[in-house]
Amino acid sequence: MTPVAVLGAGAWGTTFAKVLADAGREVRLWSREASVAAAVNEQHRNEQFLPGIDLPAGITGTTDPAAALAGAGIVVVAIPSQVARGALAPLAPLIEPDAVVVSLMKGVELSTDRLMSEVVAESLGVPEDRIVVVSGPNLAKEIAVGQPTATVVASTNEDAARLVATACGNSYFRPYTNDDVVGIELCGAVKNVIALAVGIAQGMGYGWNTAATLINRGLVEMTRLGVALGARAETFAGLAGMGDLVATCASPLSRNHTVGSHLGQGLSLDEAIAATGGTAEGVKSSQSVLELAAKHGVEMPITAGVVAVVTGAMPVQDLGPMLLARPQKAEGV
Ligand SMILES: NC(=O)c1ccc[n+]([C@@H]2O[C@H](COP(=O)([O-])OP(=O)(O)OC[C@H]3O[C@@H](n4cnc5c(N)ncnc54)[C@H](O)[C@@H]3O)[C@@H](O)[C@H]2O)c1
Ligand SMILES: O=P(O)(O)OC[C@H](O)CO
Repeated sequence: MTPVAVLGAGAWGTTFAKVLADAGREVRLWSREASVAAAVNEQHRNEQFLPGIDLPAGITGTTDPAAALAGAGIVVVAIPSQVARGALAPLAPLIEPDAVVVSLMKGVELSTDRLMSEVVAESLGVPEDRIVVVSGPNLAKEIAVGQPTATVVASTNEDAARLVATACGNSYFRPYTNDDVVGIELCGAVKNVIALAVGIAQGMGYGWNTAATLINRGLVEMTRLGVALGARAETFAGLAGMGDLVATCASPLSRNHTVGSHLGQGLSLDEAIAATGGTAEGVKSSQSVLELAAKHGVEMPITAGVVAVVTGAMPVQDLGPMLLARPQKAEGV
């Protein structure tokens, strides 16, 4: 078995490295922070991004991308979506010619509206049939302590999806394969936007009826966008869609939910992001999701409301009244 390279040693990159190591793989974890790489090697810890977790000895930290990527048959990318293109492009010559590249990222690139599989393919020069995406109800802090969960491993190439599913499946992490890459990626990106909306509502003091309404109508709008982009409607009812909506919209561990909650309590966006820490992808991806929707003539009122709030175009108190003032209609996609 070849080693696996994980690019990005944040909360999820480090946790996924642990998942792979616990599945029996040798893992090289590339970090841009020398202190993180040293701590992984010397203390088997990453206190900066994943505090309190002991990492398996099978994970080696490095700041040298060539050392991470040499001989790696699987390359996993866990870098925030908006900086992924710039971070990956210089690494293109270092990727092994037959390596499968896995995106763990849940966002849509601003200004291009590209999905992360497209960003990875373009920046690394890797063809679509060697790209895999992983998305599901996967809160890093729960998985890092071995709590059971499932995920979806998606690729247009079934062999590539199986390769990655075999590499990461272990006693607490169960992968299901899928060939609907666009659908799985949209699930991951849009659920973060809906989690912001639910966080806002809960920060304002609203209860579970409001949350359930936003989660369900969020599912409707993410499905509507997905179908317009060629995804299958049933994908959105699966683990990466409904499953991850539940995890992200209900758990205080979600950074997107937490940022929303701070906004609902009256913090400014900068204050909310600073108080949360880590990467809340929905803040920026809400804008690219809305642009994608506009290009395809798809109505996404919750996303539009979140964009209005995070761009400062609408006070947070107006989000609920705006959504409820919309004309009545029949239920359905
Ligand atoms: N944390 C989770 O529970 C979780 C679960 C599933 C998916 N994701 C997704 O995984 C991705 C990464 O999230 P995370 O939780 O690991 O974020 P994080 O904020 O914990 O860590 C981000 C990592 O990216 C690195 N980074 C930032 N800018 C960089 C740059 N320009 N070049 C190279 N490296 C850079 C940081 O050093 C850090 O290692 C996001 O798209 C997120 O939506 C996160
Ligand atoms: O912390 P969040 O909001 O980025 O969510 C983490 C994962 O995506 C949940 O599946």
